[in-house]
Amino acid sequence: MSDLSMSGSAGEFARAKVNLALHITGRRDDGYHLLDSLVVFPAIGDRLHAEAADGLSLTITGPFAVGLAPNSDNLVLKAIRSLATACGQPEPRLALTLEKNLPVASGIGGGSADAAAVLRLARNIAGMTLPTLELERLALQLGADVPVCLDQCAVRLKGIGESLSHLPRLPDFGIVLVNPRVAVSTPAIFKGLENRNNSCLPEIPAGFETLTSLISYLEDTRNDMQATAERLCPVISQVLAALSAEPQTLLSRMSGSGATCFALCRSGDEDGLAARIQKSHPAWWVASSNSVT
Ligand SMILES: C[C@](O)(CO)[C@H](O)COP(=O)(O)OP(=O)(O)OC[C@H]1O[C@@H](n2ccc(N)nc2=O)[C@H](O)[C@@H]1O
Ligand SMILES: Nc1ncnc2c1ncn2[C@@H]1O[C@H](COP(=O)(O)OP(=O)(O)OP(=O)(O)O)[C@@H](O)[C@H]1O
Repeated sequence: MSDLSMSGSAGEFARAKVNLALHITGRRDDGYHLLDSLVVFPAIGDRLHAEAADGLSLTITGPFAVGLAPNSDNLVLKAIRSLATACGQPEPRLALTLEKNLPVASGIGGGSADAAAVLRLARNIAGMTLPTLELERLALQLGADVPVCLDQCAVRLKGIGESLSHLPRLPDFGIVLVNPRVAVSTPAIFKGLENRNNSCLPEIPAGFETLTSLISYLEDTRNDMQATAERLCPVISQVLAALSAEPQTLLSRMSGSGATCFALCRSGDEDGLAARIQKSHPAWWVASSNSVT
């Protein structure tokens, strides 16, 4: 079972997930936290490629391949194996290649994006499709961030990640992502939170007509994981200071559980802003995009 369309191969782009706002509004009995978050997907990400082969394999290339084993713990293999089991199919015979461009354990859901990418890619394999609700359930079992990565479009995310609702069309903007190359453990930040019962997001307007209206909305929101992450990983404060010092930055904040932070700017300003941050901090990972879904 490896009929990846007519050509026997297929590819998927696994975009980074950015939490523009992330409020922690409570905790379930099983310990998982309830979130209220605005999530977007810039055109910065990993690339997944699949070729028909004799068996299932995973090769990892790219700048962040080091330190990420291509073994059965990898979310790409976990996702394709869980899908095959759910579909009552044998393991698909695929040579998978993951070009790992996103830093690992960095608050932008790289592993979740990869898992979602392989689930999308499997649509090209006979017998490997599930009804949408079952696919979303399987995605959530792989990780709280996997369901939102399936469609890669701007949404409001609630619950632990299973409740997704579309946002009004967002205005054009540029985004710069900066990671100080320090891995941050998501469970450690959740565990270190001092307050788990914060307000939900302010009411979302019918439309964000201008970038100014989006920024002014976001200014009334927060990332409730940021203070804990800055305490446990102080370099995050340096990243935020560097981003907010740039005159073109309209808003800067941390994404997810960190350490990646972002700056929003006018579309067209993102490459210059990114270049200046990279020049002053050559050791940091910096990426920019003005195409955000
Ligand atoms: C913080 C976010 O990045 C915001 O988008 C996500 O909620 C994290 O999602 P994720 O990395 O896919 O998380 P998972 O791999 O499912 O969970 C890792 C660990 O984080 C904690 N966790 C995760 C999600 C959530 N809503 N509440 C939690 O408390 C749990 O201890 C869990 O064992
Ligand atoms: N394909 C993958 N890419 C990245 N990490 C993976 C992958 N497969 C498994 N992992 C493991 O998942 C853990 C979380 O990695 P990931 O890069 O998804 O974190 P993150 O960006 O902080 O995610 P989130 O924002 O959803 O919390 C890492 O410890 C890593 O070892």
